[in-house]
Amino acid sequence: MGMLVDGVWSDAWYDTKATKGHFQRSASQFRNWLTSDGAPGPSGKGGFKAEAGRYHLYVALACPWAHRTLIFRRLKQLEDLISVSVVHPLMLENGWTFVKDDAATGDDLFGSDYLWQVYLKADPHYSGRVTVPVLWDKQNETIVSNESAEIIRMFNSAFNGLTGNDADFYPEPLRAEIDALNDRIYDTVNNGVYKAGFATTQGAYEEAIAPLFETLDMLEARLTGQDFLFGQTLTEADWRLFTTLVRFDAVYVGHFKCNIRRIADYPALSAYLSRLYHWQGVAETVNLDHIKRHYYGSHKTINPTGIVPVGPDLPFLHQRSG
Ligand SMILES: N[C@@H](CCC(=O)N[C@@H](CS)C(=O)NCC(=O)O)C(=O)O
Repeated sequence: MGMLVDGVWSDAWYDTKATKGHFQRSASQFRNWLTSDGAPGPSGKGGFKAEAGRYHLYVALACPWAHRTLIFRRLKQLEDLISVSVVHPLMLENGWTFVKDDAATGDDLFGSDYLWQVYLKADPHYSGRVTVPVLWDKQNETIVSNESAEIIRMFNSAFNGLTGNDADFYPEPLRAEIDALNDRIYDTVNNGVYKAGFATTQGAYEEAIAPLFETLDMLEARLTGQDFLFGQTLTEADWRLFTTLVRFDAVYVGHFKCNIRRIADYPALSAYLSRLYHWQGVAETVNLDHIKRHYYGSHKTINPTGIVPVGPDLPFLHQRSG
């Protein structure tokens, strides 16, 4: 774990001293948008037109944020248009690396050793965290975006003209409600598990746990009697929640101490998780081996031995929910 400071890599764990034990996620810095015609999007510069073969995704199969982008790449049939490199699951003193391993591909574009080298190609003076996912533009040799919430919105529509796939996971009439629900789920669940897991004081940990389980309880009630967060309409809000739920019992319950209840203890959330996991093409984007090895093996301040638990047996792997 480390970060770049003015283009120089330095190995440093998250500094929680200044924030009294609270983990604070820093904002992503590359915020351009890929659009159907190359027009500028809501932020950043224009010039990133959706074209087959032009863009490359760097992901970790362990990472819930990168996982969103892989799901959208699959659901929107972008696999032949956007190539992918997968980092090694262990993120230690060099950050994400391109050591090749089972399902870790190496850097197919540049043969780099470390992900920070890719960041430096885009900005030799970059200062900040070196995170996945990264959407790379092979033509301009730069990073289009390293913000997963925005990459999935680009994938949702920018390539429709090329693929003919017009499935819409961010439908206009629901946008305000999707945004509002996303905000709560992001703060208390997606990022909530990290706030609990990376807290370095009892108080900061407990502050994250209460709202996390309040939201899970709310979601359990909401999903009782309906298939998706917005009734019968499958939206990006479901996929954003899914990538946290699919990791929850395997890593967040134990490693991040989010153990008031497991997802397996919530009947509606369990059925929902199973429904999404068995959605066509989605199970292939889930790699529980990388997920478990990453969390238990990379965070030495939390799990110094790096031992990866063998269990649990996860019901959604076996049960298919209607
Ligand atoms: N806001 C970013 C967050 C991405 C993120 O934090 N990814 C983690 C992996 S799960 C990462 O690469 N962390 C490396 C670090 O913080 O040094 C997004 O959603 O795209």
